[in-house]
Amino acid sequence: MTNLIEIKGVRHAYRTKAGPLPVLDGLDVSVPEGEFCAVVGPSGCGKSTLTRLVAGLMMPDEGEVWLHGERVKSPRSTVGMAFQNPVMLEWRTILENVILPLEIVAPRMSRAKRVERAMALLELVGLAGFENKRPSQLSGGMRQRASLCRAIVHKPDVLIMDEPFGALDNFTREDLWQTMRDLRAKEPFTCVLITHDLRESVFLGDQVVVLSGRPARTQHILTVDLPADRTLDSLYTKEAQDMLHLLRDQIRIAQGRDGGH
Ligand SMILES: Nc1ncnc2c1ncn2[C@@H]1O[C@H](COP(=O)(O)OP(=O)(O)OP(=O)(O)O)[C@@H](O)[C@H]1O
Repeated sequence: MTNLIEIKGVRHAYRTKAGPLPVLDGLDVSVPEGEFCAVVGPSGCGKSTLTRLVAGLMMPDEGEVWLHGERVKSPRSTVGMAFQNPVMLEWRTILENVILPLEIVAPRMSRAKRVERAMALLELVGLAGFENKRPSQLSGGMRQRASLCRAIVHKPDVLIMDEPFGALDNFTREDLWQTMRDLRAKEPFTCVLITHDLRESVFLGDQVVVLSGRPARTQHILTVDLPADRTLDSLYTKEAQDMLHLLRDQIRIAQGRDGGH
């Protein structure tokens, strides 16, 4: 399998008034095409910085980022992004919000084709019938579903999600995990998910990358050996519980505490 994302030996420091702030210090991550990579690590270790590098929004001081066999040197329209607080345009309907990336990336696509594509996605995430509502008329979970559709409507090479479910209550969050699972089965995409939720990383990830404390390096990579059609119950199996324990220990180590319980 070819790697869609290849991050090799990346080092980066932000220039601040107080001097350089080293944030990444030897980051190596490979994500094969179609895989879901969850990234966890202590708060402030550099996870969002990693997403900016993959999206081409900034260049690392050292090392390389490759996307689809091309060195990333500028912002990419082939990257879809979803964040904790989806920014939806209130003066547009949900349908018009989802269509927006197509207007920018595929200006020659007909209006009918855009609507067809957006409606198919809205249906997949359970929002059929809400396409003519305004963002404020939807719940937080529904807005996040719409934001997911918007992030993949133009079939990006990679979907980057930075804490997309962080602001939702537990039940809504678990619903969204299942939506993501079903969406991936019908509409495969490569994904990098930044999360603080270890259960989320195991439910959704094919691999979980644990970053060390700042400056972050790749501390541990866990291959999630659970079936693709995993259910919430899968999280209560011994395999999943063992993985969660291992990740918990790795986070303790990353936080500078020992791995004991
Ligand atoms: N543009 C910037 N200039 C200077 N420092 C920055 C900049 N962006 C981020 N930082 C700092 O770099 C460090 C890493 O930030 P980043 O947002 O990548 O971490 P994170 O792991 O995503 O954090 P969190 O888990 O809290 O969301 C933090 O200390 C942050 O304050």
